[in-house]
Amino acid sequence: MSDVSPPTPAEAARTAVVIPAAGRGVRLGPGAPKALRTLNGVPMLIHAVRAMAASRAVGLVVVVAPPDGTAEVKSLLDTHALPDRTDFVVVSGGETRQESVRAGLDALPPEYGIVLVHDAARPLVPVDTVDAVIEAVREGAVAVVPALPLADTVKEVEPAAAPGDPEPVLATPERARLRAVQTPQGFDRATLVRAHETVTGAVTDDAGMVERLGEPVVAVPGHEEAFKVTRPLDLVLAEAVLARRRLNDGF
Ligand SMILES: Nc1ccn([C@@H]2O[C@H](COP(=O)(O)OP(=O)(O)OP(=O)(O)O)[C@@H](O)[C@H]2O)c(=O)n1
Ligand SMILES: C[C@](O)(CO)[C@H](O)COP(=O)(O)O
Repeated sequence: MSDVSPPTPAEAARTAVVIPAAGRGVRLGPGAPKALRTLNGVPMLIHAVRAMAASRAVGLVVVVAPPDGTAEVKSLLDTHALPDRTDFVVVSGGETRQESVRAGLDALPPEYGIVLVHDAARPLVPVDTVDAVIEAVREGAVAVVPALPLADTVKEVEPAAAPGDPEPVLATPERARLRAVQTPQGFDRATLVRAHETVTGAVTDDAGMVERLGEPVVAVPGHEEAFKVTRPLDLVLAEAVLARRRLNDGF
């Protein structure tokens, strides 16, 4: 993974996307792996792949599949309509999101200087958000996150020893300075690879790993429809968003 030579200027502007899709979706409840569950009859992963391939800047999408699901994912990509200009690769994922992203990075050919990492679990992100992240990296940022202000007040607590026990509140961070961070997160490829090679311990997003290197991360406006399908109610919201899009598109 460390054998990435400096990109030419043309390569530096080429964009690949890694889509970690190897999670089980435990919080969603029993069923198929989350990325393979359907929204409006189409697997969540295909929605996510289409959302990324909708950007004309994206030349390659690397899908990181559940280890027991790579054949199924390849067949899904073969049987659903996707843009011709984009190449697709499927690799097998790991135990954690970090391991899965790393597997995706390992599969990238050398000619891509910009890498996005996008959760399969965020199937409805609009292309304008994808393009805004790519544009910010093209303009020189080493790491970019789409982010939204919070609607709720956030408390820092002492986590309960047993579920349901009261949790002492330790602090109330100033809400105006907080953001909920989404994907796709965009990176200078060499910086993201270095982060994945050197940062140890659990970090919940890729930009957090780049922060640990001491490199700057910037936030651009995210989008409400880029929400993460995590719990059953999120499926209801996702179906409603798709129904509204169908209505707006007139079919
Ligand atoms: N070992 C893992 C774990 C997660 N992911 C991916 O990382 C994204 C964000 O993870 P999350 O929403 O937490 O998905 P799950 O891990 O599937 O959810 P849960 O924690 O409820 O099991 C998802 O697209 C998921 O498929 C992955 O590729 N490999
Ligand atoms: C990467 C992420 O989607 C940014 O909000 C989030 O951190 C993933 O968290 P998860 O617990 O793995 O779903």
